[in-house]
Amino acid sequence: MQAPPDLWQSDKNLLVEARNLSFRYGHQETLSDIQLNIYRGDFLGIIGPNGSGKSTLLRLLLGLLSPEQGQVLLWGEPLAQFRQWSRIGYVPQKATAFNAAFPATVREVVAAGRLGRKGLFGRLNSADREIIDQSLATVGMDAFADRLIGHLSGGQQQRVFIAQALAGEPEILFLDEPTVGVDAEQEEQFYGLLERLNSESAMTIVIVSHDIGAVTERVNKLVCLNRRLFFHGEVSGFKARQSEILSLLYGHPVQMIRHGH
Ligand SMILES: Nc1ncnc2c1ncn2[C@@H]1O[C@H](COP(=O)(O)OP(=O)(O)OP(=O)(O)O)[C@@H](O)[C@H]1O
Repeated sequence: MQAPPDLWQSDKNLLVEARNLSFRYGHQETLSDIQLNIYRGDFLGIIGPNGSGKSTLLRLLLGLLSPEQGQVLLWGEPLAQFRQWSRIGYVPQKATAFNAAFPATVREVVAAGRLGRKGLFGRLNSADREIIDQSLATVGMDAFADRLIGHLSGGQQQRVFIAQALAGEPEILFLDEPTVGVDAEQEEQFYGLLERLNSESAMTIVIVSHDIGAVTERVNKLVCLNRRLFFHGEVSGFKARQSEILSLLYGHPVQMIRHGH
C-alpha cells in the first residue's frame, strides 16, 4: 500500500534523526536516550546549562563521535553509510581563535569551505569564486576579503566562518555557540542573518546557545537538553510551559531576561 502523500512528504523532509542516542566520555553518562528529528526548514535552537551535552549532541549528529547506544540517520541513511557531507555546514565552538599573524586572508578561509565540496583534487573555477564572493557578501564581509583573518574582531571572524560554511552551499547549517564574545549589536545582526538564510534561502539551521532569551525569540523549534531531553518541539509549545520547563532543566526557577534591543 502506498503511503499517503503528506506522510511521504514529511519523511522526505526529515534531514536528521537521532534514535535513542546515549553517550558517555568516562563513567558518567553524558547523554541519555535522545530522540530528535530535524526537518527541512527548521530553525532549531538547542539550549541547556553548561556541561549539559549540547556540543556532544552536535558532534554525535555529525558523526564526530560515535554513540554508545542508538543511531543517527542523515537524509534517512545510517550515518556510517552517509557520504554527502557537503549537504552539511558546521561552525564549531570557538572557531574564532586566530592569532593576528595567521597567514590566510578572509577570502582564502572562505575558499576552503568551497574546496571541501570539490573533493581532494578539485580546482576552483569562476563559478566557485562567484559563490565565495556571494557568501562573503551575504555575511557583510565582502569589503574585508583581502584582509588577514587574524586582524579581524571576534564577531567579524565569526561571520567569516559562517561564510566559509555557506560557500559549501549546505542544506543544513549547525552552529555551536556562535555569539560568544560578540557584542549585542553584532548579535542582533547575526540573528537577522540566520533568519534571512532560513526564510529566504530555505536553509535549515541548528544553533546551540546559552542565551535562552535571544534564541527563543528567533527560532521556530527548540530542544531543551540537560543530559536528556526536557523539551523538543515548537517554540509556541515551549512558551506555554516555559517556567516549568526551565525549572526542570536548570534544577531551579529561571527568570528570563529580555535584552532591550
Ligand atoms: N573530550 C571530553 N572528555 C571528557 N569529558 C568531556 C569531553 N568533552 C566534554 N566532556 C564533558 O561532557 C559533558 C558535556 O559537555 P558538552 O561540551 O557537550 O556540554 P555543553 O552543554 O556543550 O557545555 P557548554 O555549554 O559549557 O559548552 C561535560 O560534563 C563535559 O565536561
